[in-house]
Amino acid sequence: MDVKAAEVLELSPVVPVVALDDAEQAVDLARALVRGGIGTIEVTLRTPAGLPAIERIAAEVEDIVVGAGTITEPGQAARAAGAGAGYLVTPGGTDRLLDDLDEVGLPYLAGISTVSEAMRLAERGVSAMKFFPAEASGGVPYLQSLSGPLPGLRFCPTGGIGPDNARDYLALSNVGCVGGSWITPKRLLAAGDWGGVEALAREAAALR
Ligand SMILES: O=C(O)C(=O)C[C@H](O)[C@H](O)COP(=O)(O)O
Repeated sequence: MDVKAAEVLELSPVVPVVALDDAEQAVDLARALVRGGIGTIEVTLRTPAGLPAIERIAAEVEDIVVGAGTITEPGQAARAAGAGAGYLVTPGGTDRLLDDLDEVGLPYLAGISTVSEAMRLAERGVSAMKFFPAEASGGVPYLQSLSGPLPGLRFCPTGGIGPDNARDYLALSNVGCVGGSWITPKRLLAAGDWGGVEALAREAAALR
């Protein structure tokens, strides 16, 4: 499935973020999310299982767009694209990294946590971005403050978001989706509890 950058924000109200230890779990996990009504998953490159997990999901699971997360260095974007990622996510952006993302050509959500970082991305023609780490950087009031001076920008906040505060973010006019690891907790992954993941996905899908 092909997506454009701004469309990444529309894939799902909640983007599950996962660091997998075992790529063998990727397909079962993605299918559980789909059954729960979630149309995307961000598999981070924090673990060696990340790239092979992306490859497996892209090849074997329909109805889900798999993104590659924690892109922090030039070169990773091309490898994620080669594995079949539909979009890329970074926690922040240096000029070198952003140039690399532009070269690869996949839609991306680059992380910002200051007004100037958001403006620098906007200067590059990017209007959809990630706000990270959301809670630690000022949370809902901070994002709300950005909507006045930067009305053309939309955000996917992640970091410290869960079932208790996701709705507050999703209610903001400049928020398209929220990201977080709460839908795929380590204890459910360790137990292979796909029914548990499906239930959390269903609750998350109903948040908006
Ligand atoms: O490294 C990246 O590119 C990321 O995507 C960061 C993650 O979105 C957050 O680390 C999720 O934060 P929690 O939901 O608080 O666990």
